[in-house]
Amino acid sequence: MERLAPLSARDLTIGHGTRVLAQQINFALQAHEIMALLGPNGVGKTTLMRTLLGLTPALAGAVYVQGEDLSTLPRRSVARHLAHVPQQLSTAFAYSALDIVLMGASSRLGPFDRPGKADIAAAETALDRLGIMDLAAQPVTRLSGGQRQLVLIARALTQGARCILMDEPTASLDIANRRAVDAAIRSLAAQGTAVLLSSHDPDQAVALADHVLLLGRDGVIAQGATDETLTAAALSDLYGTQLQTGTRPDGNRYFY
Ligand SMILES: Nc1ncnc2c1ncn2[C@@H]1O[C@H](COP(=O)(O)OP(=O)(O)OP(=O)(O)O)[C@@H](O)[C@H]1O
Repeated sequence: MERLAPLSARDLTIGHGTRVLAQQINFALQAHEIMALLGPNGVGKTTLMRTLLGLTPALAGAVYVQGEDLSTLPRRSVARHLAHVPQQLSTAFAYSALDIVLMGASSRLGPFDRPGKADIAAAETALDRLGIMDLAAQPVTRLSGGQRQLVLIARALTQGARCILMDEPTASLDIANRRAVDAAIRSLAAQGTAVLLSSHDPDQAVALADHVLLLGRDGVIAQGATDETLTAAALSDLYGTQLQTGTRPDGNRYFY
């Protein structure tokens, strides 16, 4: 059952070359679930995401995508299952925002196919959902960091993958855009997408995530249901600073 999850890891070791960052990572992310990955700077959150995407080699263990071993899957097939929102959009070319978002549709197209009307409509829907339709024709090289981030999220929405991995998706966004992205994440999960996001904001994890995975300097220090796992004690241990928790008027906990 676990292996048929949109994304799972079994005894995974992550790192670079001979440098191990974390070992024995095990989880299964199911459809409709949101899992937040938290940990101090430099512990390996991005490395874990890249390993789960097959962009950085696993040092040991395995990643399964819908029950299939990631290392045996062709790249195109990975792109049909997993969408990636990296921390930054790196392109030297002045593609329009719509062009970048349309690249999300390319995982469904053959090598010589051009995007059709339905693909353009899907891209426009994604831009609209994130409130950035007015950026469609803008060259991405002229957009702000936050605007580029929204374009990357729209690209991932257009991909229509069953699982989306987002590396600090709201880090550079203002409060209104952050809300728009949080709402898009919730509605993706409600529609069945499995979401893994990394965040430096425990309050965001409380508000969004069903599960959390806490990655510390010596690997995974805790994981499980957010309510039980994301405690002031666990976060104090994780970040090496004393944190406390309170309750917001909406009932959600927050940390300070
Ligand atoms: N391509 C690479 N080759 C070698 N080491 C790398 C490479 N990429 C990252 N590292 C190192 O691996 C460690 C983990 O980096 P990573 O970016 O995964 O951390 P992170 O938890 O995402 O950090 P942050 O919260 O600051 O974004 C760091 O020490 C980093 O310098």
